[in-house]
Amino acid sequence: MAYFYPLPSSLPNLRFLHLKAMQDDKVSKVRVPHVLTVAGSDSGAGAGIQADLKACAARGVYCSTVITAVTAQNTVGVQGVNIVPEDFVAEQLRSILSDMPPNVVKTGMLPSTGIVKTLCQSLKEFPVQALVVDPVMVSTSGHTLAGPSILDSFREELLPMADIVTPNLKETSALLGGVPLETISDMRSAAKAIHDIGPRNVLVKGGDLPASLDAVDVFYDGNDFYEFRSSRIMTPNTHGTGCTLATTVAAELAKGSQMLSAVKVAKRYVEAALSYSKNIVIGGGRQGPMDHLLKLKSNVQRRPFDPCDLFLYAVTDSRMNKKWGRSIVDAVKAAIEGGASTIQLREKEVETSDFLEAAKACLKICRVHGVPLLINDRIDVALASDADGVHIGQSDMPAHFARALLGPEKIIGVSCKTPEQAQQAWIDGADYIGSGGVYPTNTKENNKTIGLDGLKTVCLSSKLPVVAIGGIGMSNAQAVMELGVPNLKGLLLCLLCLIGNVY
Ligand SMILES: Cc1ncc(COP(=O)(O)OP(=O)(O)O)c(N)n1
Ligand SMILES: Cc1nc(C(=O)O)sc1CCOP(=O)(O)O
Ligand SMILES: [Mg+2]
Repeated sequence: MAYFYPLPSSLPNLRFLHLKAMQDDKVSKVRVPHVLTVAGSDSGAGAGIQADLKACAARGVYCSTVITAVTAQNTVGVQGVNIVPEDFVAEQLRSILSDMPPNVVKTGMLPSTGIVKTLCQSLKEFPVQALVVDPVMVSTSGHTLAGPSILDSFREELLPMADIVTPNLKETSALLGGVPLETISDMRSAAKAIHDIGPRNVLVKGGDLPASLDAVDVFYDGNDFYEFRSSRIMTPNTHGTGCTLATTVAAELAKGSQMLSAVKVAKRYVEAALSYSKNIVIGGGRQGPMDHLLKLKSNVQRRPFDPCDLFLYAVTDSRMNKKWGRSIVDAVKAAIEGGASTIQLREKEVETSDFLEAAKACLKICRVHGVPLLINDRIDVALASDADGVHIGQSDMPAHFARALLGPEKIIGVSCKTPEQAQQAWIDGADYIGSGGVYPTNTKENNKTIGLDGLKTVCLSSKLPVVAIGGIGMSNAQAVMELGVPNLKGLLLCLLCLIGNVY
């Protein structure tokens, strides 16, 4: 069984590196990522300005608002729309843009051509880092929120300024003069045609695609297409998903993410919120709102995946557990005392029922200390124990199936030795990569050593955070961290093996 030395004595270099990284990060003022939403108010608070405020709050981003219309609506539908006069929209824009410049502007309901023109004028005067356009036209209950007269100003003025536009199928069809959209291939052609109008990126949302079982969105960046698939969550509480998706993309961009990762994170957040709110009951109508602030619920105890958790990643080892006569639980306690920031249970030889019991016991300890607990290989054990996620290799279950089974909130790590594997891990919805063996190891048979060069190549080929693995100990930890690639976030230590092999 695994035995972990407390870190201060056994791994002083790692402590030093950690402290140094914290000092380097020290800043005297905190920059607050800020999204300005230019949209309509929804009295039912499922969509519009109210959804945008909640989505930004949930994502940790400041949100200011310019209100373009006040709607009377609820879970039954839209009872009335009152458009804010164009010059007062201009005044709200000036108030915000001149004094508290946002990183990103996101647009929702823009109910008149005059308002679209006013907005474009303001953005020329006060440029922002990114513009996210959700071309809202019709409410899900079928009420027109911006009529066809708006289309020319969208095409001629707003879309050419946009960094991303996120139409649903009806909006996509309207923007392209009524083309029918029935297949994913139609969505790809439409994304390309909208891209030709001028926005840098297009996300065509396929939630309404009739024949498909999964929800598929098509993303096009002018060069490549990406398909985002998610299983359909059966719930009437879908009001506001479009606003929330676009606002979350804006929030992630405001935090500094690249466009593709922002879209990916936004999709996962909406999926998680939908899944948490599938059974809530608000109102008597057909379509209820979703619960954006799911993270505040008491039953959601795990904090979201933070790449910094990879810093000191400790793995248990079943052979060593046997040799040292200590339980997995004791090993995990010692690892946490020693400073481990993630624990992986890698128990290749225990019975399933023993593995599950150990996972449940370790999870209690990990939760108390706020340390994520991951299960190696065994998605069944991760699900049954409600662990925080899994680590899977190239010969384990493919990561996209693991994601489908575990849902959007769990952590998934994938072992990658090549840029191609790293690319696939990203597409499949992984949260991090384990890359190695950096050095030769005795812990895994027939394992190819990729060296520091191989590790660097994998890191540079991916947007995902990476933890280095394989033969890492006191003597070489510093050399690995000094590779100097920003997404190399930590080291994996199989400490007992090091005791046997190195110390
Ligand atoms: C963080 C991390 N990286 C890589 C591995 C190895 O996983 P895999 O390739 O599936 O090999 P096994 O560990 O299952 O033998 C890992 N466990 N953790
Ligand atoms: C489990 C495992 N996977 C590897 C990979 O290269 O994917 S290396 C490895 C062994 C890690 O243990 P140690 O730190 O004792 O070498
Ligand atoms: Mg495995």
